[in-house]
Amino acid sequence: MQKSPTVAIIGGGIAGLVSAYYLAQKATLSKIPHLRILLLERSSRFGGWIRSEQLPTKYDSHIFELGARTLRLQSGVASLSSHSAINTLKLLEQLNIFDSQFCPIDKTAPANKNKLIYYNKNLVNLNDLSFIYGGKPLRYPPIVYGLYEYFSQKGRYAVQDESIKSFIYRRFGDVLGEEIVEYLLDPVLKGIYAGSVTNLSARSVLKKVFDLEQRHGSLLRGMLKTRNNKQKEDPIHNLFNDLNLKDYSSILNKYAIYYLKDGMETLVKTLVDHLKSSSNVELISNQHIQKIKFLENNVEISTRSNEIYSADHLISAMPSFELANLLDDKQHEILRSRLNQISFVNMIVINLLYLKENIFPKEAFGYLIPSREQSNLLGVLFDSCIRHTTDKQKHGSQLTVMMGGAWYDQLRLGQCTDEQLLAIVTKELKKQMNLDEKPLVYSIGRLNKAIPNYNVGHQDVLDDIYAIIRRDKLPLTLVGNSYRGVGISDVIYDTRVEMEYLNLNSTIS
Ligand SMILES: C=Cc1c2[nH]c(c1C)Cc1[nH]c(c(CCC(=O)O)c1C)Cc1[nH]c(c(C)c1CCC(=O)O)Cc1[nH]c(c(C)c1C=C)C2
Repeated sequence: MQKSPTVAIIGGGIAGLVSAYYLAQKATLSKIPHLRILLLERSSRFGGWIRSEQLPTKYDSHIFELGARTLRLQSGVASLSSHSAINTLKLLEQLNIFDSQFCPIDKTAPANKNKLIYYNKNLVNLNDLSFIYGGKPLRYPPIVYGLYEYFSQKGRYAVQDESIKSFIYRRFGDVLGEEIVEYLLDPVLKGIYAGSVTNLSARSVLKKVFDLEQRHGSLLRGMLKTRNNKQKEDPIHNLFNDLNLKDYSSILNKYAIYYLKDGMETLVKTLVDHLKSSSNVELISNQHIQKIKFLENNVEISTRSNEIYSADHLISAMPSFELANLLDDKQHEILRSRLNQISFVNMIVINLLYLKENIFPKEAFGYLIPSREQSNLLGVLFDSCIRHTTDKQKHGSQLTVMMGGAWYDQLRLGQCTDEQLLAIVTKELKKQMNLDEKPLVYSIGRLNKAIPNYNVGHQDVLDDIYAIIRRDKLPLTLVGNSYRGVGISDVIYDTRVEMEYLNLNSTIS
């Protein structure tokens, strides 16, 4: 009997699960129903950093999220394509959890409008840094920064890549640049990558903005010239017929972000249930992979428990550094070294529930702390405000403190005990929010190497990686947040694109 063609997916986080989902769909549509899809996960559970813990009823079943807690409906600084948001909505519909789980946040709600920064003992709205707060922390209205950038001839040259700090200083000069970096980009990039403006790449992180500036000599000029060109800016917008922005216009016009009623892990659990019922997908947990070998006609995956899986194609949905460790050091020396060049930061995520109601100085999404304020925290999320629709009936107030990121080692957070971390948090929350309460319950998550930082040269590293895969004809596809986007919807959409481009016929011939 002929062996079924097999695609192996390594890594059971969201990227691995949606790889299996889209691949199974594609196999059916491409009339390859006998395709075997094997998903191998190291631990006993699926979902990676997406993890939701529902507290007992005595704590009103509040939900603690370890990782992401909201999904965006609008494309933003960090997003890959405007279609990634509606692709996730479609997925929720296909999995039949849209009606029961989708909790949108109105564009006009405080949890969307009020993204704050901690500045000089105050919480200031990021949207009106130079207006409401008496001209501080930004000294001038936005038009001044815009006009300077538009007319400045200085720093108008081609750049392969540079740090975000250097990009802003080049375009806005040292004086205006310093303000924009310290009070806008430093905190905002903490709130996305937990990363530093001196390392993060302008080309990879501010992709659209950097491209516009390089093409038009000025970022504002580029924005004005292309403002009616939205669709042309998005080269892959037509790839999927089922993603029609018009179908979702009522949602997209009204809402900005959303959360899932029972937590983000609902998406993972529903995907797992769906995949378990698919005849051609096998989900195998507790498989600690030790080695990956690319042979002439197949890929061999061996595990610590001496199991050997053979596949025609491999999809790596693990972080880049983990994949690097599994490859043969002699045969794939350069590929390993490039994969290892993608850096990751450690995070500490502390969920806290307080007995007292309305502990927040202002209804908001939360606040970020510029490095200049010298805090041990990166930012604080106001979960009770974010989850207002469902949590308003619940007692108490809930927030999440984020620590670490690019500053994890410098602050020696790895050496702190839980008690020490809690003491730091209590002191900082007292200072920043005037919060003098002890939490009823808390949970401390230590997320090692959780968020990739696309540092200067990231695109060159990716180009090298893709070139090696092509040159050596490796049957390998890379998905996950290590490469092309860190948001959940971007990872899901990017994975769908990769599965669409995967040529199953050549893979299995
Ligand atoms: C303080 C640390 C962090 C906070 N959130 C994250 C970290 C590291 C993680 C994160 N936040 C965003 C993304 C992008 C993906 C996505 O939403 O799809 C990730 C991985 C989104 C985001 N959060 C904030 C901003 C300005 C953005 C970008 C939105 C856009 O692209 O339009 C603000 C923000 N993040 C945190 C806080 C406390 C905060 C604001 C006050 C926490």
